Amino acid sequence: MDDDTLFPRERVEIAPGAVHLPGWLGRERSADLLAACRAWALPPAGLRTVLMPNGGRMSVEQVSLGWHWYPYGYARTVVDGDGAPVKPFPAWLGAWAGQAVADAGPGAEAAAHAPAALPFDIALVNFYGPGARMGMHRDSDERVPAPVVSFSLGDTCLFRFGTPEGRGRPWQDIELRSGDAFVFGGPSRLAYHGVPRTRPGSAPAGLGLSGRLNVTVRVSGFSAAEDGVPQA
Ligand SMILES: O=C(O)CCC(=O)C(=O)O
Ligand SMILES: [Fe+2]
Repeated sequence: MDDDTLFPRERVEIAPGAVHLPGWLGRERSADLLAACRAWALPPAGLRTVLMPNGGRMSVEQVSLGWHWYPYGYARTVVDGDGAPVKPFPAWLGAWAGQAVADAGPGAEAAAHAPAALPFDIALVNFYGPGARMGMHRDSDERVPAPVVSFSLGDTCLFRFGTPEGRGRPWQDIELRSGDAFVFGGPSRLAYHGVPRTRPGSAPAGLGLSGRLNVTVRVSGFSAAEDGVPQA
């Protein structure tokens, strides 16, 4: 069901600085983002699965934009894949993320975050096929506490949002549906979160995506002159 336009669900702050913006993308931006994801997925520096230091492989497939994320750091090239230069981060995606942060309200902007004007410059595109999931983790490889903005397309997922203190309870489970934005900043910037499951087949019929895409937009805090800096 596509309830984005007829019955908009309400903006909900599920934790201080963590705001769910249902249907934020709308139809047009959803279609545009999906088309962009299809182009980003192509090699070189295309969709790949990530080998974790413990020998396991992530069940999601990933593409980075701006800086290439690998466990655990950022590089200019796909150091754990085909070695190609990372694809550029498009300015329009940063503009969307900035708008979503503004719509999320003041709680999502880190009060102590300076310099506040650093632009969004990196994104992680995650593709969830049937059975893919993402364990509880923190987005802690960035250098500044600017908010993270996530956009969802396709299948609905269960999104688990905990606290910065640990990967266990308490947490809140919410549904992220196609077109939703989720912003976490301020006191929730380093909260543990994960995707225990998706609901295969739940994508809106009109979108033309089988599976789930999530695009997570962030501020790296790196300068353009840097190259391949593993983060502490
Ligand atoms: O797929 C999602 O909604 C979350 C993705 C995520 O947490 C990440 O890429 O760090
Ligand atoms: Fe994350």
